[in-house]
Amino acid sequence: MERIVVEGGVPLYGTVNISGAKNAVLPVIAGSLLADGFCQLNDIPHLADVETICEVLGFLGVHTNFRGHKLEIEASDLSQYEAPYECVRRMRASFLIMGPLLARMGRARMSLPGGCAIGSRPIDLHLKGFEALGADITIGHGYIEAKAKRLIGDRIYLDFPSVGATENIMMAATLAEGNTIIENSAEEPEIVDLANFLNAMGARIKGAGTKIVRIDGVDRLRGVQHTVIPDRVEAGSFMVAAAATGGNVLVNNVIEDHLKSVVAKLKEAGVEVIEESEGLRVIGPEVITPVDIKTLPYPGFPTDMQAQFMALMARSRGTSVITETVFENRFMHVDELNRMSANIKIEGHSAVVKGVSTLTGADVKATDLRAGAALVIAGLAAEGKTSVGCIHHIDRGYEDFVGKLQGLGARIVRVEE
Ligand SMILES: CC(=O)N[C@H]1[C@@H](OP(=O)(O)OP(=O)(O)OC[C@H]2O[C@@H](n3ccc(=O)[nH]c3=O)[C@H](O)[C@@H]2O)O[C@H](CO)[C@@H](O)[C@@H]1O
Ligand SMILES: C=C(OP(=O)(O)O)C(=O)O
Repeated sequence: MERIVVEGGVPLYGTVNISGAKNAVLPVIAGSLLADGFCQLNDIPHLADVETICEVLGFLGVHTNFRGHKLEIEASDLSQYEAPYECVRRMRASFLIMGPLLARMGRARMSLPGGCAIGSRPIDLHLKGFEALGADITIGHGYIEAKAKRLIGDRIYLDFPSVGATENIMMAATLAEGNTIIENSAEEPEIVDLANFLNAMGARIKGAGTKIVRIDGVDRLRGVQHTVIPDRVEAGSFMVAAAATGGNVLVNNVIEDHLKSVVAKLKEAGVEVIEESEGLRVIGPEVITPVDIKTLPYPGFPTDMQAQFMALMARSRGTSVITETVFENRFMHVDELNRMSANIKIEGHSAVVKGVSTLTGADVKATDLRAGAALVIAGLAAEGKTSVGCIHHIDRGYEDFVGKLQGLGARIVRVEE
């Protein structure tokens, strides 16, 4: 087991390159199962989650070849329709293969994903969509099985704009007979990226990135090349790290439009964010102004940036209120930040953060992916040494996090426990 050890108090300086987006890559890899042919995906980050989904593809008889940042997938030989518990337990996004399998094989059997550290995370909306498309769903012994000779397009209203449900239903509907309309769909940029990939394969999807997505079913999809979008959460995490340490960092390879809410909140906190030709330059202030934050579906402030912002607010001059509306239990990092002398109290769905002048290094534990990033950021800004455990969570979603921070001058290493 490894830990990340940070010696705090060094402002970050330099340039960091942002990798392809985890949350775009995973659905795109799932979507490649729809192709009766070979796909080449570019800018694929080396993440534990990418390895996991490639393993899942292996179980299905699909051949993958990951070299450099290129991933080749040959799904012509797709032969299995079942994903075992072991895969889905390790990564919820494995469930995204359900729609493609159902559409292509007429059958899919998956383990129920269960809860995780950030909440119960049901999949009822995915299933509601598959049922509307004519799938026969049975649940038992911890597994869900869906069957349909051929899916038939329908109108589906999502009670909440779920990212995963929008993606799963959109993928299933590409090969359905007739038209599907998803109402109240999620508008995240990763959904647009997935739709662009599927449309290049021959799908007919309109409206991705808006509240209504329309899909005209086609008979088959072909393999294509696709380059995934940059990771807006990784970019946001480095921006917050630069701000928290009072540094000056150019964050390269970003789509500024995807970062509007994060940039707006950084500016409110007194952080300078300057658009440059290669990316966004972030200059941390001497004094961090407290700002209130409420997480919302895109284009609102992302829940995946909530923990990192809390680490920034922990040292602000005043009190900020951070409200989590997307996940029911995404405050596991609060106790860990308090171990570093932060002063944060949870009141219902909000965390009241009273800024302190100094955070102090401590032994802490990453409880989930973004909690882990937040603790590293707090460690970078703290006095003394912070040692972060359970860093397998961080490896799920940040490519070479430690190496990139070292490149910005941070005193940070991975060590064996
Ligand atoms: C791999 C990936 O892209 N993960 C992202 C995706 O997760 P994911 O796709 O799981 O997130 P959703 O948008 O589906 O979940 C949002 C909310 O909807 C609820 N819900 C969801 C589905 C459902 O069938 N029923 C239901 O009630 C969830 O419990 C949660 O409270 O979007 C989240 C919200 O932006 C991000 O935090 C994750 O990083
Ligand atoms: C919650 C996240 O991811 P996942 O949906 O893969 O758990 C995340 O990226 O912060």
